Amino acid sequence: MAGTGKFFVGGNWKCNGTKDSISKLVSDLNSAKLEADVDVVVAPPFVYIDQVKNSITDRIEISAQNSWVGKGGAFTGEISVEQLKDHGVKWVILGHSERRHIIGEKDEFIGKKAGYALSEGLGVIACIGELLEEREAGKTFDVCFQQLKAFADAVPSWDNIVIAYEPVWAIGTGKVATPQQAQEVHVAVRGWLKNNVSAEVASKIRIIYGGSVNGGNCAELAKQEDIDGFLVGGASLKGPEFATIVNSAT
Ligand SMILES: O=C(COP(=O)(O)O)NO
Repeated sequence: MAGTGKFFVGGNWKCNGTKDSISKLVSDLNSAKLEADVDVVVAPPFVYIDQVKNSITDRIEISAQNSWVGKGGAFTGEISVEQLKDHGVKWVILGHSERRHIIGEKDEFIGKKAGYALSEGLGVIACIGELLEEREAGKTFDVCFQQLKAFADAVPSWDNIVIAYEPVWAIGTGKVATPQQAQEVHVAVRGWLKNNVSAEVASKIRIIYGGSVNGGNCAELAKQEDIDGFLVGGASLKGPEFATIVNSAT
């Protein structure tokens, strides 16, 4: 574990849940004992943010899974940063691979979204990661650095950013990166930040791993010097398992 800040674990609930299932999940999270030195956020679908915000322990902050690139207005279907803040949201996940490769969001657009969210006071969980074919072609670092640069070109500062390295081939597949694979990329990301932003940002920023993290593999990943936490998908829908993952990140 590097970085000088707290550790950080996010639960990305994606497009999952019902009022009843989320009520049970929140109840399980409220009764879980969570390590004090881990920042914990959960990212419900937009329509359940109020339900979660009004029922979850204040030990856990709320993240959105996306936000609009600027002020609200005639942008059908979008949710603005101002509206998220109005509902007590503190973080937003941006650049998730599902929005890059399913929705088609491009690096520059994602960077601008991050710049606007940060300028309006939200924290940003900035997602990067390569496709399997990019890894097999030896382009992992090139892809991640290109995605990092798009954030760097648009953000006002790095103070309220957590970087999530999520290899696309590990997301939702059960094929978790090995601790060595993840550590290698985290070191490269921290090195890129040192060379292109500052040594201070590189040492302080949390770089978290996502992609098939579960209660069985989190401990080995957490031992890696440059893995500062996790961004968890499927396993975050199970309260006790998510708590196990949170408590491994110390
Ligand atoms: O997309 C992910 C990871 O999902 P899984 O844990 O289900 O692989 N985090 O944002």
